[in-house]
Amino acid sequence: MSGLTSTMLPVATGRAALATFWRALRRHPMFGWASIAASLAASAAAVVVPLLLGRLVDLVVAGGTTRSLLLTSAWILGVGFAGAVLTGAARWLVTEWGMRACADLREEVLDHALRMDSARLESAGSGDVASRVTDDVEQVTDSIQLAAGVFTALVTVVVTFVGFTALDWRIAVAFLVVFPVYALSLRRFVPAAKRLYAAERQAAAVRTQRLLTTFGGVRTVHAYGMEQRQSQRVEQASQEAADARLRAVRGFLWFANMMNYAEAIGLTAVLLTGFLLVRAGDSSVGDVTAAALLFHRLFGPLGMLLISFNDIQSAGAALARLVGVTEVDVPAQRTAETPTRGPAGVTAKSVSHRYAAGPTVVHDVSIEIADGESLAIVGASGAGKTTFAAILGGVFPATEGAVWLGGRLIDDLGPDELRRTVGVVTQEVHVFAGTLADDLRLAAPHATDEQLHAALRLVGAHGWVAALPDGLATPVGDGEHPLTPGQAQQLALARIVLLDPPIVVLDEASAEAGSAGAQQLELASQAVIRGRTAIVVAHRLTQAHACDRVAVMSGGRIVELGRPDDLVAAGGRYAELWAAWRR
Ligand SMILES: Nc1ncnc2c1ncn2[C@@H]1O[C@H](COP(=O)(O)OP(=O)(O)OP(=O)(O)O)[C@@H](O)[C@H]1O
Repeated sequence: MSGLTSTMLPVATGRAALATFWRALRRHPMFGWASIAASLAASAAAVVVPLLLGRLVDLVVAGGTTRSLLLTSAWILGVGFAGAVLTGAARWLVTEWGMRACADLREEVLDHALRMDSARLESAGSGDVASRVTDDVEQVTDSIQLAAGVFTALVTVVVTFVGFTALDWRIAVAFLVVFPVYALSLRRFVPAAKRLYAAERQAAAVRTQRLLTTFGGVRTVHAYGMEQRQSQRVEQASQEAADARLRAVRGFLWFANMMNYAEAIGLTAVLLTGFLLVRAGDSSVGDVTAAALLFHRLFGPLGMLLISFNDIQSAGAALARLVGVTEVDVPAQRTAETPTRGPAGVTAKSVSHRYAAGPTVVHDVSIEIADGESLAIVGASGAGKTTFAAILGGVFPATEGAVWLGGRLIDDLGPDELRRTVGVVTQEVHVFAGTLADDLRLAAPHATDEQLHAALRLVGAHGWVAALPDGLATPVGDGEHPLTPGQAQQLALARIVLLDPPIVVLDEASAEAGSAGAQQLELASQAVIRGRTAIVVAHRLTQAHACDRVAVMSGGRIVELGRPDDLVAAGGRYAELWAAWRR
């Protein structure tokens, strides 16, 4: 577990998490003020009803007139009804207030996660990120209803205490005996609960992480017969998550028990004091009845406040994990529009790369690719082609060296500008859930259907798209109309056409399909490359041969570089590959 947690995303401190949530709440001041006003009015009504009931008791004891009894009863009914309506309104307003703040926070976190450096995301593990933007968001959102209850309960407790004091300060003092019991229980419970809930959420995140890595790598798991080992690992993580949950539940049950003791002690103290006051003639039976009813009324909100500590702690842990995502540095969002076209050469100087603590896989590579030139990268598996191409495409930064795109240092380009400057098709193309048109419009949200058709035509996909049941409106992605890997590649290429960047990096865009499909894809990539600066990781040498220059990589270095025909004539490594290919 320690190995997994060491690279996980940060978790915000309680203070930072609260400050962030408070900022989100303050963005909705109207809801804030309306919530406070409605809660105050509802709590006042809740206090007035027991006071009126006490008055009714005194009237009965004193043998009041029928008219006065009926009038008081009517007041009780009226205030009770108004209190119910106001309580409903207060709950609704506070929930709405919290939900809006929560939605803002969720958007902020998602936006942050999406802008996060892909290397950072990768090292954190997709499970950690996924559990934060799903489980944790859900937990915080679910707790809003509860937090709304807590807020109204808090107001009720304060207003009721004022009512108590107005009734008889001696009964109010008697009521105070509950607080030492509450305080002692909370002092023991709060720090323990914080630890227990944080451990519970962490264990759940590790379990999600293990499940995701197992399913994500299911082919590898089958290939190496690792099913049993993986299932043991998942089982172990599940057991740890269940144990952590049980420890948290046990801690809570102890606390709930303490609350019951406090209630019993408090009610006994109020009734005993009331009895002594009535016997001494210092108070009326009605006042003591009102005090006992108030106290009884108070138990609901007070118990809710204290018992909610349990869920609030748990939601607090989730909130801290959410806010933690926003603490990771991400490139600032660029708003200024910058022209996409301009001189679009690519320069790499002394680029070296290693993954985490692994060996160096790209060694001190320098190259200049002219504006509009196409460069193919070829070489044996593991030579570093994908890594070098990804660095040129800005997918992740090199550990050493520098890359310029169109004369500008890649680190100086914001994410939007980077994506407008260079389009990358990696080996793992993804079909997003939605219609085919939605999938294409990810690259160009305002593209017309005609533009989408033109892009599909350019990459040779118009035929099969026209044959789909609903054409562009056909739902694709998980569980929808299935696409072959070759069709998914074509969609990725069409997205590049729509994005229309001056530089493209295509990593084995033609390697996914069978030979007829591969030829089709090769034509598609050639169409995409035309008129742009292109870096193509090519396994099919015909694709490499169609480029202006070829770089042969071996052991993380460029060992040959030149025009394809010149390299063939030189009789080196590329010539051997070319001869073998043509055989
Ligand atoms: N995410 C990663 N984490 C750790 N090591 C990696 C990662 N990706 C690649 N490597 C390693 O870096 C080296 C270069 O890999 P790379 O994929 O760049 O080579 P390649 O020439 O593109 O190979 P192929 O043609 O098989 O894709 C290999 O030893 C590979 O195992």
